[in-house]
Amino acid sequence: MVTDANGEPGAALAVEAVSVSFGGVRALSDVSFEVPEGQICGVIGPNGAGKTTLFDVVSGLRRPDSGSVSVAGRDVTAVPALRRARAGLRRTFQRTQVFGRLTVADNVLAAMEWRGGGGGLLADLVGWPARRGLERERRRRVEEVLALCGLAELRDAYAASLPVGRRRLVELARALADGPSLLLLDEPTSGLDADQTVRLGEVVRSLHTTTLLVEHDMGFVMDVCDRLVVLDLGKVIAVGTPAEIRDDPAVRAAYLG
Ligand SMILES: Nc1ncnc2c1ncn2[C@@H]1O[C@H](COP(=O)(O)OP(=O)(O)OP(=O)(O)O)[C@@H](O)[C@H]1O
Repeated sequence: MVTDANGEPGAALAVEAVSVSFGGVRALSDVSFEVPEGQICGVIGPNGAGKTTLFDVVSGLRRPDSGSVSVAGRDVTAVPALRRARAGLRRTFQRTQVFGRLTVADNVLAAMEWRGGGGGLLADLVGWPARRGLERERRRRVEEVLALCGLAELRDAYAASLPVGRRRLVELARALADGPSLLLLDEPTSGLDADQTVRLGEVVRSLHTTTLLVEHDMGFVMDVCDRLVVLDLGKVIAVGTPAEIRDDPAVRAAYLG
């Protein structure tokens, strides 16, 4: 649990005064917001508002020109993407990235970091009890994640044989395998039909994991998110609950032009 100086739940993610320019284009301008632990925060805005750039900054794919990103109170601005992943940050992509030739269960297993059990190759060969215990624990976690994502019955299906909605759930299951502290979902409903979108929303809500998501589907965003950050031309023009954002005149103006 992340706590602040008063022992209250603190921000699992804090973005502070982040700016990014591409030549003359200010993609992000002094962007600040926080996501409290366990909340789902949606980033919305018209095309070109800076959503992807913000996602890249939070996941560590892009260093901001100025400003900072903190995860669980730790400044990670200079920490590269791979090490942020080790610190518990997981990202899914607009185009699903699963291993088509692996089963659903093996996709999740492959996403788990192998922490070893000591003993190297010899231990692998003779199957030391500690090593077998770790393996059992990993298999148990795979089944837990599959159940969470409604994929238990598809555990032995090859990922390539699944429709896009299921593949997206497999990608989510992969992101959850190691119990992430912060989940980043990039357009999670892209390619899904209405039923699949509802199902995905239910799964995301049931996780109780701090989540930042970029999404164009307003119905999904309004149903699933606890709070929203609205970007327009690289600036935060509103932050609030879905109900507050729906009634915000600046947001209406940005969307309606
Ligand atoms: N690599 C780049 N080089 C130059 N300009 C860029 C680059 N990436 C983004 N931009 C510009 O920065 C601004 C923000 O782009 P970004 O892709 O972050 O917006 P977005 O909100 O994700 O848009 P969309 O909803 O269309 O995906 C845009 O004006 C875009 O043209």
